[in-house]
Amino acid sequence: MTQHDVDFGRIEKAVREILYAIGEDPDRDGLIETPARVARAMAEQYSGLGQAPEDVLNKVFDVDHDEMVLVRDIEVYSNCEHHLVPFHGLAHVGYIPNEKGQITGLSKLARLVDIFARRPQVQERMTSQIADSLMRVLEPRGVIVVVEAEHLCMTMRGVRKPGAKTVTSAVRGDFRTSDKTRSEAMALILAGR
Ligand SMILES: Nc1nc2c(ncn2[C@@H]2O[C@H](COP(=O)(O)OP(=O)(O)OP(=O)(O)O)[C@@H](O)[C@H]2O)c(=O)[nH]1
Ligand SMILES: [Zn+2]
Repeated sequence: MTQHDVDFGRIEKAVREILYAIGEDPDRDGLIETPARVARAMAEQYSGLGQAPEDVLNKVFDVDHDEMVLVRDIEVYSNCEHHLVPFHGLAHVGYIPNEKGQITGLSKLARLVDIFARRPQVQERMTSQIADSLMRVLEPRGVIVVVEAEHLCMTMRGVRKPGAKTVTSAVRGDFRTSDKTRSEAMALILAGR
């Protein structure tokens, strides 16, 4: 599904229904354009459904570097698939290039995070999907992905525990087999906090 495949009319109709259902008047001044706005916002928030990792990891450079590359503190905004309420936080993505020194552009790691964040998600699956797609496309010696996020479904409603952070990690290849490599990455992720 690409952004163009999002059925805006259908979202608009559904949002009108929800507004009726909660006892609002969708035709009052302040709400009249809301269904269309929500449709546009949803098309953006769920645009990752129309994208594949290969779309962004397409440019691979051969560089003489076969040691760890880590981009940390990538802002991530997603929506939990249980409530369609946002969760947001930071993603840290690292990998060790293969012996051919194949690396990707740094911004591509952040774009990859967005592809999986802009879908109805659970944090655990998002974390593994980022790691697995990087392994598949870049064929590195290893990947580490750590995501720390606050779920609004746990803070503004439900159990109401503001500040609670959920931390998930996915380690593949060398990061899984070598404690030393994993510790080095974790130290870099935590450095300066
Ligand atoms: N594992 C996991 N759980 C999540 C994630 N996002 C939200 N949840 C949880 O999904 C669960 C859904 O639980 P349910 O009991 O079906 O829904 P609920 O009655 O709204 O639950 P409460 O949030 O406890 O009020 C809750 O415990 C949420 O905290 C996520 O990314 N990963
Ligand atoms: Zn939720």
